[in-house]
Amino acid sequence: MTFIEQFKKIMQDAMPAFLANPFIKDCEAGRIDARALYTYIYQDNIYLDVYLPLFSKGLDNFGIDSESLRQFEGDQETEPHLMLQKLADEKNPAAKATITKEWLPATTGYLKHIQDSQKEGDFIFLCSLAACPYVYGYLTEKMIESGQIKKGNPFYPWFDFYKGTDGQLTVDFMKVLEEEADKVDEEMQSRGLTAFYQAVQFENDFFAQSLEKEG
Ligand SMILES: Cc1ncc(C[n+]2csc(CCO)c2C)c(N)n1
Repeated sequence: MTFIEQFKKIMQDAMPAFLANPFIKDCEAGRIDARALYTYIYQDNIYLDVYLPLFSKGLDNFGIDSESLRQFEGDQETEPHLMLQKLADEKNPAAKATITKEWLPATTGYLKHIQDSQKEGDFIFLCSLAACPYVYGYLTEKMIESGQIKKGNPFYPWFDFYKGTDGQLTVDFMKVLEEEADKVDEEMQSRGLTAFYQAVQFENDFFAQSLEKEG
């Protein structure tokens, strides 16, 4: 298996956990939990404020220059957030006032994981950054392909926005990962896969935490 095939395998193995995630199950059922959506958007803005500059740095380390990257940095995911916000606004705008303004555990944990990976070196750092585009591209593509998310589902536009691991950014990213994996030893490759695996788990926890009520 190539290095990237091993990424794919990790994601395939994680799919049942994503599909059992209450946030994803709500999407599948077309159920709109306004508070969960406002919480997700709020936490995602915190996450992106830290993630996007790191992402940019991680790609710069390997000379990956991508137009879609600059676009992502520019708009901070405004479009998909607006899609979810519209659903929440239509359902129950009052829920917005009830969300927590704290940094939730998966937000903090995920960002710490990426920062710790950065300290381990450029290759491990890149592997930890890869889950963000890969998980969203893969999960949304598979759920549309399988009919779990159909046209007419209120979340369809959000899934459609992200679907595909074949976008230029992800393609460039994976190509560099494959090339760099060839230059490091087996131990480093295995640490890279672990860093990716852990980031994938954080992606799942990140969705789930939006529905968890405050302690
Ligand atoms: C927790 C979390 N994970 C992934 C994304 C999706 N996303 C954010 S930036 C980007 C492109 C570069 O990776 C993508 C696909 C998100 N919004 N929030």
